[in-house]
Amino acid sequence: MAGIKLSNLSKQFSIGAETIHALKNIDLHILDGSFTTIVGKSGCGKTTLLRLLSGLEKQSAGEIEFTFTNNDNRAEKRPVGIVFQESRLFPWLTVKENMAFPLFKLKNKLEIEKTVDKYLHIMGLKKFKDAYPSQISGGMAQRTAVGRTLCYNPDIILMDEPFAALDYFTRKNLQEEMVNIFLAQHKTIVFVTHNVEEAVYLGEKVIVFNEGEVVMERSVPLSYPRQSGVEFINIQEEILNAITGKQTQSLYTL
Ligand SMILES: Nc1ncnc2c1ncn2[C@@H]1O[C@H](COP(=O)(O)OP(=O)(O)OP(=O)(O)O)[C@@H](O)[C@H]1O
Repeated sequence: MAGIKLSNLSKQFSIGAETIHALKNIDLHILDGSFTTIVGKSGCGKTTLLRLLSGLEKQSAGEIEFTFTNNDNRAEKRPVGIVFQESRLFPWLTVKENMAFPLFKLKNKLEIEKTVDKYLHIMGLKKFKDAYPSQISGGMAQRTAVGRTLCYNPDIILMDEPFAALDYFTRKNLQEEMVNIFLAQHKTIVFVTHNVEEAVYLGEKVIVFNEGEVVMERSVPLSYPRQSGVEFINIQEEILNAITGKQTQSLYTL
């Protein structure tokens, strides 16, 4: 298990003579075993943050600290696993082989088989375990990608708009599955989305970014599984206002 502490984190990019301040002095504490969603307009720095957390990109300034809990006695630390918007499966491997891929270092074939079997079952993919990525739907491919990350068993799961390209029903279904996985395993999840409803449905805390800065940290004190009721809609509106910078009178007040 692990949490994340960000102190004064900044990232700049240069495009010609222009300097883009993608992230500006971010201070955040993502708690061990928490589900955090990050929302904001296009270009506000969400993906950049995940790329820094996953080590794909180096920060310009500031610190990223992974805080491992004391009772974590795993010999090998696996801080981060990431799921992207596209599934990024290997086309020459089957669903089952794609999911087993992160376990290639393990010697114990039975252990690999057991782990993959468990997540094939959880992700509803048993029937398609021998299919190749070209033979399955976008939703199934994304399930495989989530299953592959879970097989890897990282302390922290980063998800970059993983369901954005899926149809409404498949997205709803996978959102429910993420909640079930979170409730069963209590891994630290950081989930980036454009969709405010998705952010409120999933997150224990919603963090709103605007132009590279954190403009709101909103706890969602609703139990899972969440229904769209008055409080849900009020929180959604509050977040929408923080994103747009507008102050509108809520249609639904408690
Ligand atoms: N490799 C790069 N080189 C130059 N600029 C970059 C690079 N990556 C990101 N940026 C810039 O940093 C800013 C933040 O980009 P980022 O992709 O993090 O935004 P985002 O919130 O994830 O957007 P979206 O929701 O559209 O994916 C943008 O202005 C973008 O143009």
